[in-house]
Amino acid sequence: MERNELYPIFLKVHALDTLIVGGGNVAIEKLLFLLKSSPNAQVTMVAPIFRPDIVALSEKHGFKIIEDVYDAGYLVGKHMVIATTDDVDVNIKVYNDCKERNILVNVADNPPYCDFYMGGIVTKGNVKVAISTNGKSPTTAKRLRQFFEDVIPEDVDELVQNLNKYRDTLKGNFEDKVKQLNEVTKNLVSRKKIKTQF
Ligand SMILES: C[C@@]1(CC(=O)O)c2cc3[nH]c(cc4nc(cc5[nH]c(cc(n2)[C@H]1CCC(=O)O)[C@@](C)(CC(=O)O)[C@@H]5CCC(=O)O)C(CC(=O)O)=C4CCC(=O)O)c(CCC(=O)O)c3CC(=O)O
Ligand SMILES: NC(=O)C1=CN([C@@H]2O[C@H](COP(=O)(O)OP(=O)(O)OC[C@H]3O[C@@H](n4cnc5c(N)ncnc54)[C@H](O)[C@@H]3O)[C@@H](O)[C@H]2O)C=CC1
Repeated sequence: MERNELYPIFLKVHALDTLIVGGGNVAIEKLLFLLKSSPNAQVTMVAPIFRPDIVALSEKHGFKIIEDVYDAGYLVGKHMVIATTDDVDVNIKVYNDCKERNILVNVADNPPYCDFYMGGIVTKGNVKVAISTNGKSPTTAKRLRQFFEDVIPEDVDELVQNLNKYRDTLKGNFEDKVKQLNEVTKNLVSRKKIKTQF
């Protein structure tokens, strides 16, 4: 079997500055998935022409859109960049400019030019599951997202909240706490389905 060697992390995108280059179909797709998961994401967009729905979203969510062609000056202060223009050379320039500045970059339609991929995302309260197919089949990522949205119980967040409270009541050293938490949760996972109640 081929391996997926990507390392998933969960970014606090409300505390990081993200630039989206381009304002068309791909830009709105990436923007919507970002905002769906992280409504307070700090986003700036730059493009000469924006889809009207992007303009409306920028007003609703309060992010900045800049009507201009891409220039490396727009990278100042950015931690992460997503390039979505319909000009391959512009996207590759964005990639190279970011590499020079150690900024994480994703060229949405060009996997070799991605430091990271956007994943399929399932969110149930505090629980979040991210899915990647190593860039091989975004459609599979979407289908798996739908599958996990269905099988992960809605009340999984109650479990998290209860265990969080229980965790705060535990005394003793780290090892004792781990033991007690493992003991109380040992029956939660059966082979067939995820349980949310003790
Ligand atoms: C590499 C990656 C880079 C990145 O964008 O980060 C990438 C690249 C490309 N996407 C393409 C197409 C499509 N993308 C989707 C959907 C999603 N794409 C997403 C992620 C990623 N897409 C990253 C890899 C993720 C991984 O590792 O699996 C998801 C998961 C998350 C998100 O977009 O935020 C989101 C589903 C979210 C959800 O529903 O939950 C659909 C399906 C649909 O829309 O129904 C199609 C059409 C069908 C098809 O082609 O499969 C093409 C082909 C372009 C062409 O043909 O020219 C490329 C370029 C290429 O592969 O070369
Ligand atoms: N639409 C889709 O679902 C898919 C698109 N693609 C590819 O992704 C790329 C983008 O597609 P779309 O979003 O549909 O294109 P689009 O035409 O809707 O959007 C392109 C955007 O890039 C902007 N742009 C052009 N030059 C720029 C520059 N120098 N600086 C900043 N912004 C600039 C334009 O103003 C526009 O907002 C294309 O190469 C397309 O072939 C690939 C797969 C699916």
